[in-house]
Amino acid sequence: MVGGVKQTLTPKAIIHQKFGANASYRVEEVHDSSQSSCPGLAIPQKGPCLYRCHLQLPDFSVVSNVFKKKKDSEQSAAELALEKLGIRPRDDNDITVEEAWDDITGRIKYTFSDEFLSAEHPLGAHLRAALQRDGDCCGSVPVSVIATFDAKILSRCKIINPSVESDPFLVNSYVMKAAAKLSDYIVVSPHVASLRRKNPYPPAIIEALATHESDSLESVEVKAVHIPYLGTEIVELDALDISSGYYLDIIAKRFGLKDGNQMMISRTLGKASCGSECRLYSPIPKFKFSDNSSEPSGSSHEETRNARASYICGQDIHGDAILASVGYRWKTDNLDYDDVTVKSFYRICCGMSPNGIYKISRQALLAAQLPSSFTTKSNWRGPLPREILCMFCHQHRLAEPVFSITSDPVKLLSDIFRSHKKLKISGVDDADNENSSREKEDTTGLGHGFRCGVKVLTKSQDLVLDCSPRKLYEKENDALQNASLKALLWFSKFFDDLDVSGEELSDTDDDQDIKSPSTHVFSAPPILGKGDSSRTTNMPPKEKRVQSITNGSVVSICYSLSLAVDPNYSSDENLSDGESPREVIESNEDIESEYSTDLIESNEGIEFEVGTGAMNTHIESAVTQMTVGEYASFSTTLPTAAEVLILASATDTERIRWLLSVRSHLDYSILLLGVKGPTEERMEAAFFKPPLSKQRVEYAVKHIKESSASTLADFGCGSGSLLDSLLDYPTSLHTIIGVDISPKGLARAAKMLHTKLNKEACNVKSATLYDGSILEFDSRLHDIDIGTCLEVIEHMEEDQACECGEKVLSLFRPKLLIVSTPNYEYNRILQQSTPATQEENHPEDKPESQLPKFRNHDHKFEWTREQFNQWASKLAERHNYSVEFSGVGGSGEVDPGFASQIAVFKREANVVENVAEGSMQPYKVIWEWKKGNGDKKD
Ligand SMILES: C[S@@+](CC[C@H](N)C(=O)[O-])C[C@H]1O[C@@H](n2cnc3c(N)ncnc32)[C@H](O)[C@@H]1O
Ligand SMILES: [Mg+2]
Repeated sequence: MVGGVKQTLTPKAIIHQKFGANASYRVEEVHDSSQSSCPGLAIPQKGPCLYRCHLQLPDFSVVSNVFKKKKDSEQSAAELALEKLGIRPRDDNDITVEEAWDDITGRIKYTFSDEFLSAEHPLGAHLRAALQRDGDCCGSVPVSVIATFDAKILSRCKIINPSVESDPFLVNSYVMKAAAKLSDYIVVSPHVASLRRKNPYPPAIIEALATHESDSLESVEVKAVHIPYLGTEIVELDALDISSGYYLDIIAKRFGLKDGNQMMISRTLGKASCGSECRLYSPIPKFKFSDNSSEPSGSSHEETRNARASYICGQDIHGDAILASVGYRWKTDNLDYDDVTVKSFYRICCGMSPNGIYKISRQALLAAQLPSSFTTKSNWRGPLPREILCMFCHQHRLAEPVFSITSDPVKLLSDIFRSHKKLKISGVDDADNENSSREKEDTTGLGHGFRCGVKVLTKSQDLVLDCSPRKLYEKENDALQNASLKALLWFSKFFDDLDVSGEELSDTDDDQDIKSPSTHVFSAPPILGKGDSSRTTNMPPKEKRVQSITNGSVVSICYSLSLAVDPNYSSDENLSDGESPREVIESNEDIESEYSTDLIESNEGIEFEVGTGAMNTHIESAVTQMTVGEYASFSTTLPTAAEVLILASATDTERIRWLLSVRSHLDYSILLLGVKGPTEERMEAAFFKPPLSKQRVEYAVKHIKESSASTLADFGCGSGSLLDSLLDYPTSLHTIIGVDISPKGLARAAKMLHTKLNKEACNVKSATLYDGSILEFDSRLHDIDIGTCLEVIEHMEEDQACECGEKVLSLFRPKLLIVSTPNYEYNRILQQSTPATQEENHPEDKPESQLPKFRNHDHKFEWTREQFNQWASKLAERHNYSVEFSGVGGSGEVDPGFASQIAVFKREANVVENVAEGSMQPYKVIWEWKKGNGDKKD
């Protein structure tokens, strides 16, 4: 299980509190050879790295166990140290309500102590500033300051009542209530919401402070943003002169209030663009003084609620609000401040939605969007879904998502199936495939893989969402990321975003996968833009061409988006009732002469995967029709949601608002820089069930089973997928050999064989893996019964492939040789975006020049049926073999034939000349196994 509910200090944090820099951690890497390698393997192996942590404290040291993650080893060491010290980490949840009240009272008392007045804590700076306040206010500290800046008080209030999370007034009222118990010491002014020390500070302390005093500020103007509570009024830029007194008093004056005691301060809203803390300031609503204010604010004051401000901070805010970045930091009395602009406000708004969290990180606000599917880790750009979901929950004050991963029961056969698949995916042939996030097809009924569910709960443990996709994934991480993405897509529908079109969400699959209580704990955010719903999205005004770039390809583009006013924007459909086209034309002409287009967003190179919805639909559909190097431009009208995004990306808010008001449109310019085709393995898996790779292996296995062969050599065995499958069936084979030039592939093959041969009873008496090229002859492989060479020749240069054929048939002279290679003619089917049957396919629709040439970037050539037949027939003839043609994937009867073409060569002569034993042995034994002896080489 990942994620948790309890908010506690970690062991490391406690150690830090106690020892600070006197605790030193040293993490060492531990290589666990027993776990990783395979005995006898002659290739140096790097096993999974584990970590052990040494923690040195002033009086003793501890050493942790080994862990997969560094940080786990550190936490474990800290935990051991705490145990030694006899400290049990105190859990906030262990504290009783009564203790919480006592803590609050104690802390308030301490805050007003002589000692604290010189504290380096930001609250200390407030206390000192309060002593400089004018008149009545001198020495009084606004309650909200204590409620906001003493994090411990806030955490204690949460114990008393968890709803303080969303209701900051409640914290204020608790602080006042606790302070009221200190009547000998503190004066509580309930109607002005401030606290003050009853007895003045000793003069000596005040004098000492003089040296502490802040530098006097010259007039300092800070930009802030005014957010009216009335949704009809726009969010505007404001300015604060923070040089003339206590900053809360200054902000209060913007609201026409007497002083800062009547101000509320929100939690921090991230660090905007400026780096310092950004918060919302708003007046304490009048009703809070008249209410019995220990009750949470109810719905009775809905009319004064500031929906936009409440939305971005997740707390109830009433009346107008100011978003500003002003405050004290540790160790200084100087104010820390930064400008906050309207753009910052919209950026914060954007960052509230799953789509926004994703986009913000990409700086591609309008162009990129949260993809609607997670295919492979290597194709995914930006933070991974799980990360985004955690950020989203944090943003919305929800508990950390709780993941539960189950792996389906391991049956023998499914185990085999899985190990086979795993090897295939990570085949040396294409390293990219390691991250393939293919769903596990369950057609075999074997049902093995990982399933992940995720629950999102509120901090008070109410269920918001229970998402438990039924799909199985081969990898745990894929299951996790897919579940996270599904949850994010569900949340997305609450946001007026450009992302996720409705279709994906109404998918019946998802309906069954996702449960959410009917009384939604999660509701739609307020309308942030103007909300003119008559603006709809138009398709790029271009004739529709056929998609030439396949789903799964990763394209890289350079683009720019501009806001422009179209002088011909008078087509009647775009006019609302009562407006005359003429007026519009006139006003547009005006604009034309004065203004050019405004660049909103541009990117010199951005990559995305086609078919996952990672880019806004206009860009994606245009790009998939382009060829590399081609430039395209088109315009679209503005979807409503785009307004917020545009305001979040453009600096000149006023001008942008004006442009938006005069029916502007978006101009897109796109240059297609490059395309990387989807990987062969993914393509094959998408089109064929079982995947083509599995069909090839099955084809060979069938032939081998039917023969009465006792020796087999797999030329170019890679990770050993064929040898692996062979061991699942009883065969007459007693000697199996694998040859390859890739150490990575051979090492994988060795591990697989090691596990399998030592586990299962089979006829095999000896297994050997050689590091060697099949372009070289090794006499130990002479006159074997069967040779296989699956998907190997196309990885050599064409002339080498011919040479290889000659070598194998003339020197190795197997009785039977099975060779498979891609059928080039079939590529146009594979390269379509969606699988189709051969009959339905109309490849002539496509400009062939735009298709990736081969199925895999490592292929040096791919042959048509004709080329393959020629090569194989001539070869067979020269060496006295017969040859038959076949294939897998699709049909041999219909054009363009099988997806993978196969030639089966049979040696005509029964007896072959002997090659002197030991005469030519260039191959290096990498790993060897003999029945009874186990793995021999060491
Ligand atoms: C696409 S993989 C096929 C692996 C395996 N036959 C299968 O079907 O899963 C191609 C393999 O051929 C190997 N190969 C390429 N040239 C070779 C050569 N000259 N001698 C031996 N192996 C070679 C590569 O290292 C790689 O493992
Ligand atoms: Mg290949």
